[in-house]
Amino acid sequence: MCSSCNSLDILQHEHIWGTASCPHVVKAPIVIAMVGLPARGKTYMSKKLTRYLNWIGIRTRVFNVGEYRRAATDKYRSHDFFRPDNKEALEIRQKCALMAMDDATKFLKNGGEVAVLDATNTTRHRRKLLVDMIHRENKFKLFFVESICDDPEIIEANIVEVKVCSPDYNGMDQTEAIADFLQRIKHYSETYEPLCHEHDKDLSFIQIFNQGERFQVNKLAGHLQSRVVYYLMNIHVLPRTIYLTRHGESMMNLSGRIGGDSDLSDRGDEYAEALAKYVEEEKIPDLKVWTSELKRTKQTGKCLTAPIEHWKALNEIDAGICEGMTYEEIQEKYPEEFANRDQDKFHYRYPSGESYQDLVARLEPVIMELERQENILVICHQAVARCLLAYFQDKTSADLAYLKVPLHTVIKLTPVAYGCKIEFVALSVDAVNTHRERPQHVSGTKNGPIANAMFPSCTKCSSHVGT
Ligand SMILES: O=P(O)(O)OC[C@H]1O[C@@](CO)(OP(=O)(O)O)[C@@H](O)[C@@H]1O
Repeated sequence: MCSSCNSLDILQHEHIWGTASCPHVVKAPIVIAMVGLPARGKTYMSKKLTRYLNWIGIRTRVFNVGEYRRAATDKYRSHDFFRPDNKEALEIRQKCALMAMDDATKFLKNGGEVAVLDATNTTRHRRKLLVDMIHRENKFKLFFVESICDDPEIIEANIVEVKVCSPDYNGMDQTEAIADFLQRIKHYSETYEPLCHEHDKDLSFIQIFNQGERFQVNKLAGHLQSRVVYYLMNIHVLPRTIYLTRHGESMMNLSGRIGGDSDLSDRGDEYAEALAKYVEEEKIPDLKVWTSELKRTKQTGKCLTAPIEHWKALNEIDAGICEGMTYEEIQEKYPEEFANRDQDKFHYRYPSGESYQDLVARLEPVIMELERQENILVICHQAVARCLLAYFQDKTSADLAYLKVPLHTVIKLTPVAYGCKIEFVALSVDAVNTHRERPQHVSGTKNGPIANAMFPSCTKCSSHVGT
């Protein structure tokens, strides 16, 4: 039954979690407006939240006012541009904020569901403009996310990590850039009016203190806002690594059969040993291991010494009536099903089984818990690993189902700046290739989240740059 509309024809539903794209729900697009002084992690949160919402199937896009400013003028290279008495600059900044709001509005009127306005929005005057334009004029819901941080170490780390490599300081000496940025923060502080109950009791907002030390939430309006709050309360910025691997080669992998619950092959056993050796060499502090409830992942973890938990949610995609068959047998016995899957692999649901879209919904609690964890090794399956990788790599739904996740390879994911560094470490144990290529006639980018094409990438970390 659909949790939003109680409809019984859940199989006809295109949505995940019965949220915004449920055909039985009146869509109320949302603008999430960031609030806070520079270097408080607003861009980090905007990007991460956007990646998460797109991954769960909600069309979300970031509108970064800093990008509009950079396109409008190059006078910002001195902190003087941000002085509260610089009238000319104030006008430019106001114009840029309006342009971003305007584009966000267009996006929401054209099928977008959530627009994230990544800007400082530090004055009541600016926030009133948002309320008038976004809420009163366009009837969109408005939710403020304020990041408040007074820990100088966190602020400095943020400046060094992301601000110095911002296009604002291209070619500038690092010490000079840091000094200028601190002055910029000072100018913003002079007029900063944090959200407060006295003035803002009618607004919906969350305030995040010192990167998650404490939270204050006001007037949550709706399911999506509570999911956003839940997500923001679960993420952390501590350094850590997520290790992702498929189980060792299984007997069914050897015979080209999908699904099932078979044992490892001899080479799969060898991989279990190689994996334990690799983990030992990595010397990972407080490592935890998660596997699925299927034999092949449990057997792959058998030589590890770290504590192991088994998650049913990590089990492989349920291939329904096709379980235990080879792709050739499926093509022969169910040619129409086979062709339908090739046509739209992400949405295709095996009769009596699951689709990749279902799998994303099943894995959502795993992602939430992964966000809470520190060093962790996840031993899972081809389809499951694709879904998890798509989350960390911000892949479209159409590309997700074709991501390459070879057997006997550890994928190392390390958060950097606004993104995630990814390394594929192939441990030298041979295995069959279980990857089926995307058919030539199917294109690769439909249906997925909308890329933030206007944001250039940082040359150091290949993530997008912020305000
Ligand atoms: O979605 P496709 O590309 O079929 O890949 C998923 C398939 O991968 C397999 C192997 O072919 O995973 P696994 O190795 O975990 O058993 C199948 O069980 C599963 O159905």
